[in-house]
Amino acid sequence: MTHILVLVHSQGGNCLTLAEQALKGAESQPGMTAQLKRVPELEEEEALRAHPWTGRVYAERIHPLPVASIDDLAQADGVILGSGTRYGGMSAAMKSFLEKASPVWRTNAVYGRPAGVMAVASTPHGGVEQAALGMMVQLMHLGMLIVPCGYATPLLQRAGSPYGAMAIAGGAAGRTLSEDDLAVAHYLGQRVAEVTLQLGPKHLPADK
Ligand SMILES: Cc1cc2nc3c(=O)[nH]c(=O)nc-3n(C[C@H](O)[C@H](O)[C@H](O)COP(=O)(O)O)c2cc1C
Repeated sequence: MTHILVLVHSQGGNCLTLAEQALKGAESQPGMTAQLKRVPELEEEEALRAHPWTGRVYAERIHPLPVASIDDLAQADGVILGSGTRYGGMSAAMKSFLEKASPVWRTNAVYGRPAGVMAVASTPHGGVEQAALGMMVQLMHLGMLIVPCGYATPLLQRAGSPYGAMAIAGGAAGRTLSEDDLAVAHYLGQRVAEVTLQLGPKHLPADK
């Protein structure tokens, strides 16, 4: 079976909700398996659980997720990354995970494989695009082929972004994800799965 890794860093659950939809979208394609994992946390467990806004969500929904290893990334046929926006970029936890993936870079383990990105910010111009584009750049260093959302479906006129599944939610304003936001994430999962299946099994280039 072909396999997609949905890899998320979420503290308040918004990116996780998008990731759950992307997972369903990927799994909707016959012949595709998918798994949702979180990147290792950089913050202290105790501090994450004690956070006044996000502690409960972290304890109930995020901590129970399996933690991804670099090997999970190496073995994936396709990848979908999701991160909350932190000071106008992806989270340090996501970036740290990707930086530790140098064995994947060295061995070309995901070279030429499809990847999509998701990001959530709490404010409309707070850097959600930069978070998504930053993840894309790192994926390109691994040789991955970016699968964007584009505008092939009218859904993208109402939510998301041509770059990927992006949304505004959380933070002090307490915005929640819309049904359209969820549908875009589902669509992205489906698209990454379709392209991954079209490419067929992995074929690793012998040399970089
Ligand atoms: C340390 C930190 C930095 C943040 N920086 C930004 C930011 O630059 N722009 C923004 O719009 N939101 C920012 N946020 C808000 C989050 O992006 C927002 O709450 C989002 O919903 C987080 O996704 P999550 O619920 O999956 O963790 C920040 C949150 C934290 C904790």
